[in-house]
Amino acid sequence: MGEIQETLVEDLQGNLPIELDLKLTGYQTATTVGGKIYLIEKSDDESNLTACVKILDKSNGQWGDATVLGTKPAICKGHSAVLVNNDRILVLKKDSTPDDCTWFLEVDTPFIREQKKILDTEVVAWSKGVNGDGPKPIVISGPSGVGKGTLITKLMTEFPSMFGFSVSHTTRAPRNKEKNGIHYHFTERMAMEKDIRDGKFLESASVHGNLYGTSVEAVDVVSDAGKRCILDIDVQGARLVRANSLEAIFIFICPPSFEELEQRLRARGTETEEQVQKRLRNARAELGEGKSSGLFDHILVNDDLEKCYESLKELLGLKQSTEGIPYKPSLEDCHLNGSHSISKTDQKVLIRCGTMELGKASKKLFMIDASSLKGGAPGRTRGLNMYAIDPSNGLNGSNR
Ligand SMILES: Nc1ncnc2c1ncn2[C@@H]1O[C@H](COP(=O)(O)OP(=O)(O)OP(=O)(O)O)[C@@H](O)[C@H]1O
Ligand SMILES: Nc1nc2c(ncn2[C@@H]2O[C@H](COP(=O)(O)O)[C@@H](O)[C@H]2O)c(=O)[nH]1
Repeated sequence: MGEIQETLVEDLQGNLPIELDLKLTGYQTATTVGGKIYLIEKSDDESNLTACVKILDKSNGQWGDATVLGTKPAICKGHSAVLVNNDRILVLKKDSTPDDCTWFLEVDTPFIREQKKILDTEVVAWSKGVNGDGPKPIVISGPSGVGKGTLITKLMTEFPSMFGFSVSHTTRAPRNKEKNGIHYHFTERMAMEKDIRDGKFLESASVHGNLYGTSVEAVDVVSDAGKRCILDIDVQGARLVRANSLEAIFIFICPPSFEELEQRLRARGTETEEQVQKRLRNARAELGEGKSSGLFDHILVNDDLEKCYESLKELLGLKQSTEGIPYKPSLEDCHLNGSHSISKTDQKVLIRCGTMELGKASKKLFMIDASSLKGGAPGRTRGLNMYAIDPSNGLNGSNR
């Protein structure tokens, strides 16, 4: 396959200090990053078409084991690979649709360096590329009983096509009317702890004696539906989201008074007296941190429900005439049909795509600008600027 040879020439040229028997086939790419070569190929198991990663240490010629985090792309018809920003490999899938053509294998991003320290092993992570920035998720925090859920329900009822709820996992027991998969993914502690170790969670925390967490999948499901994601999480979770790569708007909801908070929590009638006491104790600490830590972009007091809801809509820019307009990701018509080849200049990747078959030769050119990537593993890589270019304009053909 032409595209793969081209990548190999670019990445392996003159870099091998020892004789290596890579035995590359048409479905493999090898990308050199520092002292290592990352081999990406279709899984050995024919029934499983996901990408498989092998890492070769050039100094000793040894294949190393790595923990592979994130959702792997399905690779069946081949791919190209090229290093971008010196910390991640851009993988372009052959014969793929615009929303599934660009993936990243992170090899030396801040997330990977952090995970290497935690897991004390070689780590790589997959992240799907998303064209454009997408709307920022909204993190809503505040003490138990303050009215977060009530406000979120109102927002989602009024703007059903605009917002989607990130369904958290929890080890707490379901309440009377709560449904698995809708209000929470109710789960066993051991299963959830394993998934956290496997990097499936954006954040997790022990809250009021139970484990709660936002899976990468919970947020991706909402963004993939073209909606803006709302996370209802505690202050510890908000701090963790702030610290990792998910760019979001952070809103803290306060009660008008501690007495009113206690009254709402009791009136809801969902907790035992012991649990109410625990939640109120935790509320004092959360209120202190929420108001003073600088963690939150906005603080709203939920005294009168309707007034607070109006303020929430205002800060989300929903008071204008945007009602009912769903968010549409700005995907260009970037179908990578047939074979393609790639080459790179600075942070721009040029993709030549199409067939040169006699009589029906056609070529399409696409450009990916990787200079302003945002986010990344354990979530999506956003800010990808992929666009079709007119060859007559040369490499600097303008975007839109
Ligand atoms: N502004 C308000 N005035 C009076 N009652 C309110 C107000 N907002 C919400 N409530 C009521 O307070 C109770 C707690 O609200 P809600 O369940 O939304 O809180 P929450 O912050 O989501 O709690 P948790 O963190 O425990 O999930 C509910 O019975 C709700 O109807
Ligand atoms: N850190 C996280 N906190 C979460 C998550 N989902 C919910 N929560 C918070 O837990 C408390 C209690 O919720 P309840 O449903 O048991 O009343 C509340 O403050 C939620 O905001 C999560 O995924 N991560």
